[in-house]
Amino acid sequence: MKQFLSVSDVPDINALIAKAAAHKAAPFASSHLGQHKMVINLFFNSSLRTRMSTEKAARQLGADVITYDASGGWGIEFEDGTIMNANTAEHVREAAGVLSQYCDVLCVRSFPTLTDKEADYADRIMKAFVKYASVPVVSMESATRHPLQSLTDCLTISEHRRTARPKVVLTWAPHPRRLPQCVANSFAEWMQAWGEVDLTIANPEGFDLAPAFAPKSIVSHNQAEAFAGADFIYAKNWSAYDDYGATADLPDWIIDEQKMALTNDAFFMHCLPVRRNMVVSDAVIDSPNSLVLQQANNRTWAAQAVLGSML
Ligand SMILES: NCCC[C@H](NC(=O)CCC(=O)O)C(=O)O
Ligand SMILES: NC(=O)OP(=O)(O)O
Repeated sequence: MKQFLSVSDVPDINALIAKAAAHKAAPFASSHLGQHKMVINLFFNSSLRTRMSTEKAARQLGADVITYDASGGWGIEFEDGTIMNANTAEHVREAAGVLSQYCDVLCVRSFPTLTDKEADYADRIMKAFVKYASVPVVSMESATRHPLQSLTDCLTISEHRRTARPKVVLTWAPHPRRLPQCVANSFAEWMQAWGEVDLTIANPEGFDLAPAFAPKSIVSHNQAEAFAGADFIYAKNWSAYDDYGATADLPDWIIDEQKMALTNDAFFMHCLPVRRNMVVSDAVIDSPNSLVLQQANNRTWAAQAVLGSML
């Protein structure tokens, strides 16, 4: 793989899931792949899991790793032809070119603005790094997608499914802040491309994801109806795509025991971080059916599969 920005960069999803599972079974078996290689992780936004699991993955492959908090560094300019007389000190052409001198794989996290829909959905920042870097680029969550999380979620579902083709429900949940659509977009995109689950997306009116990620045929505006018979409940808040970045105060969309009782004894999933008793009740996230820590664990093996394919 030359880049890992979306599911379309993956030639064979099951082969990549199998690779992640193999790293999980034998974490150090591929420690030759990264020998004398450098991975740089560039963060424009906060992270706990992505930062730790990607560093751990690089080290277990035998690579060295530098993590850079770009929010505290020189302001980077992404516009071409602009007179740089304001707050940005260097252009992405130089920044990406320079970082490529120091590493063999460049991993980047850059969240959306949630105000400029066109720029966000063009994935301008991630695409600029791909364009101007001379090494492979891995998305650690861009303005539109979070593919390392989705690969992790495929692995986690494949480990826990009780039927060959489980019913998976991606459900919108309440949140006090407006959040990116990335995790939901990516999850929807991977589940459909994987083709091994029946996906339903439950969200309030006005919160449909972009049509490219969520065809109307799989979207329900009735959460209770969607939960019936579900094997996996994947909760996430996202702000609106249509009225771009809008939020809604809908506490009734919380995932609680009453709603989980409508399912087929479903597993509960969330990428974390999660707001307890806002998105999900304590009883559900603390129940034996909660997979949130297994998901966090699987982030390492997913990252190892992706980095290992590039080193
Ligand atoms: N990396 C996984 C989720 C990251 C981000 N969540 C957040 O920003 C939550 C922050 C908060 O709860 O305040 C998102 O939704 O895309
Ligand atoms: N799930 C996830 O990406 O977590 P972080 O934002 O903490 O990296």
